Amino acid sequence: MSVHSEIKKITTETLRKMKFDKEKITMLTAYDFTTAKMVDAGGVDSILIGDSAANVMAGFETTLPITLDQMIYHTQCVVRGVERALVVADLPFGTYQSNPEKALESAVRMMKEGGAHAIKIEGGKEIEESIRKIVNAGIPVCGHLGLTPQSIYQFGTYKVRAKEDAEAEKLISDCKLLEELGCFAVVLEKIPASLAKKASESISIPTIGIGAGQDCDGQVLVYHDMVGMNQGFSPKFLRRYLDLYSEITGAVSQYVKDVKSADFPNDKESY
Ligand SMILES: Nc1nc(=O)c2c([nH]1)NC[C@@H]1CN(c3ccc(C(=O)N[C@@H](CCC(=O)O)C(=O)O)cc3)CN21
Ligand SMILES: CC(C)C(=O)C(=O)O
Ligand SMILES: [Mg+2]
Repeated sequence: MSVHSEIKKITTETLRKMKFDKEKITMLTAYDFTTAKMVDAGGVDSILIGDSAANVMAGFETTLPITLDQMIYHTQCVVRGVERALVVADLPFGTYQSNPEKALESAVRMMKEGGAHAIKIEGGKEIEESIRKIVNAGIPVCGHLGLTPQSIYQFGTYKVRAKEDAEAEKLISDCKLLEELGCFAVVLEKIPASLAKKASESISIPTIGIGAGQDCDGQVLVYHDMVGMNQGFSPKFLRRYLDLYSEITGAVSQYVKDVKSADFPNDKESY
């Protein structure tokens, strides 16, 4: 990329300024080169290589099985397709919890081998030392609070989190802690809109919501969900912008018909 490039790249500072200027931040996931190119061309501010790749790429029930090597591979593919957006990669389950040295090692691998611009990890107080170590190494960290899917076996359900006072208070204090630790943003997943509003007003780093109402500083969705490729998944927070499942299965069945009937290829499509 030349220094004279026309494209203005988004940085963590850009996101901070957007919150200050009350300009909403947009984030979508991508896991591959071709999708990342389209999502970047569509103008999102940030692209997340989510560990939701475990679900939508690999077909697992939860995000737990995906490995750091697999997340690094997805990140490498995405980075090659992105010119403008800030590229954030999830550290997967088991690569940062409990051991700050291991957390730093995982984050360094994601930056160095994956080519991410920043990493995201789930949790607050419990992973304080891991966050401190990663931030101190010069790596931008995005927090993730509320419904943290890597803890699904502790939660037992994907229902809204922090409806009760104790969990709501912990979420606000975790938000403040993440800001103090130097995180550049925090994802808030499936919590009451009123709590997300309070959290967003309590900190100066941007909040990026999914199922957390309109008062977050930004929004994130899983690409496959918002383009309607993930047919069975219809949580209340999801808005579908396309029905690609029908479009693609329709195109495939038309192709099957055309080949079976010897309509494809025709003379113009032959040499
Ligand atoms: N494709 C996909 N989209 C996502 O948004 C996503 C992932 N995968 N994987 C990681 C996490 C998990 N998330 C989830 C997972 C399940 C629900 C869900 O099923 N919610 C339902 C029912 C919850 C219940 O009552 O048990 C809902 O109606 O909101 C929501 C978010 C968000 N993330
Ligand atoms: C849903 C978003 C925030 C995420 O963490 C993921 O896609 O893995
Ligand atoms: Mg994730």
